[in-house]
Amino acid sequence: MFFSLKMFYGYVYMVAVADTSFKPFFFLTDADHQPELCKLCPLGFFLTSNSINSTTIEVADSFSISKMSGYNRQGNRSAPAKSDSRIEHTNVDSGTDWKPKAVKIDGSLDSASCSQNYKSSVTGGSLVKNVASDVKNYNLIRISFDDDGNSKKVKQFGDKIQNDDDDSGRLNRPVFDICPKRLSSVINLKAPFHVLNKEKRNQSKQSMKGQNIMILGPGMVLMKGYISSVDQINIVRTCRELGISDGGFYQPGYSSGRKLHLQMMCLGKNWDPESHMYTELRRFDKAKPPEIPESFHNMVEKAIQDSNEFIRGNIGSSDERKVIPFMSPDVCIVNFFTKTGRLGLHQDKDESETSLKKGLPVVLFSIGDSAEFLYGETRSIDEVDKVTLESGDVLIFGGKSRLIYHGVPSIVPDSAPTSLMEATNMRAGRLNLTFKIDSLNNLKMSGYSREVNHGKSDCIIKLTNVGSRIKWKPMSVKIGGSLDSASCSQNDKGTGESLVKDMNVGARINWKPKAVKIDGYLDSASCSQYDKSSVTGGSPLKNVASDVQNYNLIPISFDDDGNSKKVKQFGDKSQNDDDDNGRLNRPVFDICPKRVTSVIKVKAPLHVMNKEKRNQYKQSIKGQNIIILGPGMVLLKGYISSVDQINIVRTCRELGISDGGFYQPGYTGGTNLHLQMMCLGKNWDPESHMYTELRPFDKAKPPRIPEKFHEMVKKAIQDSNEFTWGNTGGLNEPDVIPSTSPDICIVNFYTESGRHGLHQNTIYDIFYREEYYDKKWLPCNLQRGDVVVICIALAAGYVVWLAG
Ligand SMILES: O=C(O)CCC(=O)C(=O)O
Ligand SMILES: [Fe+2]
Repeated sequence: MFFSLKMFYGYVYMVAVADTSFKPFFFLTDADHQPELCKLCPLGFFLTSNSINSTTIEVADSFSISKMSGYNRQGNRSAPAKSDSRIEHTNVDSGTDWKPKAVKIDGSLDSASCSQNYKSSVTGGSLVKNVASDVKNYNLIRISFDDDGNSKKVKQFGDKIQNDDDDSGRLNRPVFDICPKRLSSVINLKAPFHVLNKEKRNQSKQSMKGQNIMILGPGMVLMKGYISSVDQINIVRTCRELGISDGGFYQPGYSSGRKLHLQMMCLGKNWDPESHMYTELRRFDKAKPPEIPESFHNMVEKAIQDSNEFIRGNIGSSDERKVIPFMSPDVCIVNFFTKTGRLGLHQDKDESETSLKKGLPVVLFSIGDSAEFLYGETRSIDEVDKVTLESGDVLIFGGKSRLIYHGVPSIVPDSAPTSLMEATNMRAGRLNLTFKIDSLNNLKMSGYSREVNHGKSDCIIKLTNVGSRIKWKPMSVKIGGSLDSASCSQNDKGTGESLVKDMNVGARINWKPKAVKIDGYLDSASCSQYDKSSVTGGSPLKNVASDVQNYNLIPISFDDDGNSKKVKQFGDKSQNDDDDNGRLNRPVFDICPKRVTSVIKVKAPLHVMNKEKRNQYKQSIKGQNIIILGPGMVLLKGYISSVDQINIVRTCRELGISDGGFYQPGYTGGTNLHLQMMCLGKNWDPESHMYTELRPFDKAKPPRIPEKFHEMVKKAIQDSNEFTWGNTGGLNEPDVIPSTSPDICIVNFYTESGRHGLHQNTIYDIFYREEYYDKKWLPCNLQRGDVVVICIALAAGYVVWLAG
């Protein structure tokens, strides 16, 4: 079942998913993609199939009757905010949770804006600096590889490492060059429009790098688009040079003789897939694995820190077990997957017992083509979750998730960023770097000194590793223009335990320094307080439905599409043939029907319960996952708390069985929508594509939008904007979503076979942002508790398709 709630206002349209046991897809495209269909139905949406039953929804109607009181906001595009006045702009009403402009310090206080979130704090600078550029240009020989990257064992001459008798007695290894020289006769065709558009959108996501951090489980974090384009290019170049040198890429096999469907090389230490052991030299050619480049070390350490900052920000610092232990890798396994590459479900458990026991994390860098990545608590394919790893993503699993099963069942062909492929000439496929630590005895402990801008515009904390990688200590904290040394934290990195203690480390905008001592040295000043309520809100919905009278329900059957079987009903007020308002009959659609007591509830199997547990965990870190899908389009993952979801369902159920409640709408011509619908605030009529006060077919007046819904919507728009601002540093004001108060809420109920055709919300004078269009569908799972905020002015050119 899938249940969605759509609210429309001036420019904003929101979808909240309150309950689902399937994952519908959400796609974007532009109107041109379906010109025929759009012509048929220019103002509303259309159906993609000849369904018997269907539904519809649409757009905000009138500003004049918008509920503006208590909201007191400006949603006016004509008055775009300046980046430095953004707080005033959106936050004109008092109920907002934008962070304070003024921060009181040491009792006496000043205006210090601590809310600027510099991207560099999340992403770091470009750590890899053309490391490969001065590596000698190898005298490459042509060698062919099949789809799995297997060399065709062409005999090679003229290359040192290809000689039969190289002076170290090493065996031949066919060179696998991930960036082979292109034949000059190959004409590079310009990528088609839709590819370029997609690329543009990806770049826009990339430019907000570090924005998308998802907690996938305890100790498991996915940082979307974390590695900058420049760093990706440099990583590819470095790996290419290392890969064609001694100790470089080869196609490994197991003791059974079975070959892996990838090319591999190890850095730091050699991992031998046959013996499952770490060794200093590679068994088959005695090559010594190259060192892990320093720039890789830096990136891995930064990634672990950033993920912890995020975790702490979202769960508070109370639960240390949820934090990922720090490590500095001594092993990096570099895999190259061609488009047919894959890697079976496995655990990474060949590292030392101490490393495993401490849950020291595995850090994966994905570059090039996307990969489907499976992970789960057992090897059973039914029990795994799936996530797509795209170019620039960093996945970390440590702590309680250190021993998860994981694997790569497939590569998404041609999904790599064109710019990356053009800059590096990388062959089609995916580069994956797996960092981990085997032995804790030989850590590189010296020579590090770093500066990390933890990113508040006026609260820049420089961290210096005092030589040993053990003690991190902020050297200076700049506040409101004046600056001093203030020590805010100490990290015992060496223990592999808690790292970032009480630092102002937030990747997100809502971090605010609780107290920062400025004069002189200072200890224990917590800069890390996170006002979670500003992101997540409390639970605004307080049993709104509890005092709604208990309706006297009558049983009525519905088929899979939620079509009532038109059973004649008696005994219910709104079911009478002649109700005193002359309304037509409407079969009651109860989204929470009474269970038949004879049905025995079978306990869910373990893997289902495990999955549920994991979902609950994600849910408990509500508000954690905010994803910018495009300009003016934001997805807040798991935003609605479980309690609120329950209350939304209860409220909608009560409203749905009352006057003006659920019915199965249809278009002129007799097609019905594949869902049950009711309108709150105003009625939207799918036949005329008009908003009306009364519902034409039964003259019912739509119920009011509950005040709690208004509150939640308002909060969701604010939170999405805070996030957008935090990630763009206020630079992309046009992409911020104007806030308005909805006058329409369309509530849809989808059964398992429910679906919703392609449509646009175009009643307004929407101006299209051609530059953002993309003719390619982008899948996006909506899960329970998710909220999508779409700014119609910016993103309504997209056709939105919810299907399931
Ligand atoms: O390529 C990946 O994403 C996973 C690699 C992996 O699991 C490994 O190297 O052990
Ligand atoms: Fe692995």
